[in-house]
Amino acid sequence: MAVRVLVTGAAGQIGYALVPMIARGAMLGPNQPVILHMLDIPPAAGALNGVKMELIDAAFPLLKGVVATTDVVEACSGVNIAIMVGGFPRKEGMERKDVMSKNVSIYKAQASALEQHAAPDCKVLVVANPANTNALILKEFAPSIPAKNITCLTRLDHNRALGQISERLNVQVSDVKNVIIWGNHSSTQYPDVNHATVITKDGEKPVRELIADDKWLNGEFITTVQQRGAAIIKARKLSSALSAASSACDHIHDWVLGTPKGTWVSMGVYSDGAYDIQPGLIYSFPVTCENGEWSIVQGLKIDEFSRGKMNATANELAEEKSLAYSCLA
Ligand SMILES: NC(=O)c1ccc[n+]([C@@H]2O[C@H](COP(=O)([O-])OP(=O)(O)OC[C@H]3O[C@@H](n4cnc5c(N)ncnc54)[C@H](O)[C@@H]3O)[C@@H](O)[C@H]2O)c1
Ligand SMILES: O=C(O)C[C@H](O)C(=O)O
Repeated sequence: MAVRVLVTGAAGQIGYALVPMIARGAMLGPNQPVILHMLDIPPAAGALNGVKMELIDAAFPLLKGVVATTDVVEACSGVNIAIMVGGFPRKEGMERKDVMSKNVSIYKAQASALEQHAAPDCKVLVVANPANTNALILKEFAPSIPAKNITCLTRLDHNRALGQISERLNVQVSDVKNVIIWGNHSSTQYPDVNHATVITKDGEKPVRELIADDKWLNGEFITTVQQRGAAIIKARKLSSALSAASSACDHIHDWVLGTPKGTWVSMGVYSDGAYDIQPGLIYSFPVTCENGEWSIVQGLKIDEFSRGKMNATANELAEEKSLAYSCLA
């Protein structure tokens, strides 16, 4: 049976990169038919229809239908997966929370449409910034959607961290695993390599041992990953799109189909107090996925340096939460 996948903001630049990936099977596998639901706002209706025309023209064998609409109820009806990209991107010189007032109100409004019209077990991924706080607002205004079904994208940061390690060691990115992004999809996020390894011909080796440069790992590596979104905006004059779309596919792919044995990924999920992170935030944790459910990797040793950084990004999320509520008041 076809899976119905909603992409909001589908006429935008991430949407344009993402919908063909979904239609080709990159998200749900090469044997899973899909029906795409694409939502955008009325001024973008013409462009949205153009994306629909291109999807038809591409003759994707897995694509069993396309709904292109500016009606949020029609867009949300019966969807099994919702990828929430709709909103405004930041421009050069802005922090992601600077788009807060414009974007959180969208998430409050769309929460009830999802709650009332999506399939009851719908899995939600929020991409639009500030991603963690938009996801939290969506969760709070859709109380009947189980909290475990609402997540935000930090897989892009996770993949960026893998990419930086692979470049530095000159190894295949697919041989690097188990980095962690803790916290907010913002410049306070903490990319942690303390448990990361590389598969070598002599077995799995710790990244710290192979790189043997703690100054780089505790300094430039962290700031490069934290600032990568800003670096892309500076270079492209537009925010990341192909890497964001590809990482969104990775996020849903692994959530639905599972993570490989011995490997974890980073997802922004509702905190249950794990690692002493206050409940009530959408915070990025290391997770494994099985049978369509994620679970936080437990019991990792946290040193003092990591603790400070994990708390700092949690504090920023708590501040964003109050700011979001003041924007909605
Ligand atoms: N979490 C991440 O890793 C990550 C990565 C890249 C970008 N982003 C964020 O994703 C969002 C989209 O980025 P983009 O580059 O595609 O932006 P874009 O401006 O190209 O596209 C956004 C689309 O959303 C639409 N939109 C606006 N309000 C809407 C609403 N109420 N309902 C439905 N659609 C609506 C716009 O018309 C536009 O077509 C931004 O907030 C950006 O900052 C997040
Ligand atoms: O940085 C941005 O504003 C876009 C996105 O969140 C990114 O990380 O590339």
